[in-house]
Amino acid sequence: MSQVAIVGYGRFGRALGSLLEAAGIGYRALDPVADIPEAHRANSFQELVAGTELIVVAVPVPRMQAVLENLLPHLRPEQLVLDVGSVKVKPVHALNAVLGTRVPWVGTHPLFGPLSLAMAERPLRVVVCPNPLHPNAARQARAFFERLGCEIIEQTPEGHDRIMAHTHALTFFVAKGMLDAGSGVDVPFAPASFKALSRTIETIRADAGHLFAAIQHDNPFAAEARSHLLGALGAIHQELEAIPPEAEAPETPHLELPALETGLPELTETRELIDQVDRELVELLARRAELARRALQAKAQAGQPVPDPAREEAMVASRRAWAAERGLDPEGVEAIFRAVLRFSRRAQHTKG
Ligand SMILES: O=C(O)C(=O)C[C@]1(C(=O)O)C=C[C@@H](O)C=C1
Repeated sequence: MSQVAIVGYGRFGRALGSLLEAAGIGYRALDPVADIPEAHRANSFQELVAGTELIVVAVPVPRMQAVLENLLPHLRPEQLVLDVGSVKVKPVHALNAVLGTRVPWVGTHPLFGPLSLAMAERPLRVVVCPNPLHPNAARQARAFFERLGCEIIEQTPEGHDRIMAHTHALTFFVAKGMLDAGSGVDVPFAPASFKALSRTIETIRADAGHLFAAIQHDNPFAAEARSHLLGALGAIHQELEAIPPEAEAPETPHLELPALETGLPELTETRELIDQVDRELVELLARRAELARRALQAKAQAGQPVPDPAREEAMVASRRAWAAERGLDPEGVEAIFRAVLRFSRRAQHTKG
C-alpha cells in the first residue's frame, strides 16, 4: 500500500505512526504544533496527501469539521478519508457535511491508544461505521486495520456512541470523580479492584483534556448515562445509610449477595477463579511474546546477537528473588521462567 497520511500528530497520531512502522507501511504526518520526526514530516496539506490513498484524520473532535474543510481542496475522489475519534455521531456528521459524496470517507474508532500499545495488549479492536454513501470505504478501512493486526467490529455511529456512553464515558466519569475526591493512585497498597480502575485514573491525569471532553461532551448519549449512574449511586448510598449499625446482613434489593450453588460451592467457585487466573496467564504470555518480538527487532536493528544468555541468567536470578519475597519456591519459579524463555525464543521467530 502507498504511504498513509496522518492529519494530527498528537498521542493517537504518534501511536498510529508506530503501528504503521511495525507493519512496514510508510507514513507522513502534518501537525502545526507537534514535533514530527523529519523523515515523516509534511509541511502542507498538499505535500501530505500527494501520492497517498489513505488519509487518517486524528484531531480533537471539535476541530474535525474545520480541518476537513481545509483538507477538502487537496483531496481526490480516489482517496479515502477516515477519522479515528472516540465518539462517532459528531465526526460522521462532519465527514458527511464536508466531504459528502465528493470523496470517500468512513468513521472509525480504534479501541486502543498509546498506553495499550506500549503494553503490547491484544487483541487490538477497531469499530468501523459503514455508510451508504460509500459502501466500499468500510471494506477498505477493514483491510487497512487488518493489515495492522486489528480485529474489526461494525456498528452504526449511534450504536457506537450509545454503548460508549455506558462504558467508556461512565468509567472515565467515575475515575475522574474519584481523582477529584482524592483517591490518588500513589498509595502504599491497594486491592485488585482498585488497581483495575487506577489505570483509568492515570489516563485521566495524563490526558490533555481532549479525551475526557470528547467522550463526555461530544457523545450525545453520555449526559443521560451519567444521570442514570448518579441516580443509581444515590439510591445505593441511601440504602447503605438506612442500615442500622447493629444489623447483621443488609436486606436491600441493591445489596443482596447472589445465592450460593448446591454441591461443593467452594470448589466450584475456586475452580472458576483458577480458570480465570490461567486465562490471564495465557493473556500475559501473549503480551510477553509480543514484547520479546519487539526486543528482537530492536536487537536486529542494533546488530546485537539474538539469544542473550547473560540477560537470561540475570532474569532468572531476579525472578528467583521475587519468588522468595513472595514465599514461593525459587526452584519451581526458576523452572517456570526457563520454560517461558524457551517459549519466548521460539515466539520471537513466529508471527503473533
Ligand atoms: O531481552 C531480550 O534481549 C530479549 O530478546 C527478550 C528475551 C525474553 O524473552 O525476555 C528473549 C530472548 C533473550 O535470550 C533474552 C530475553
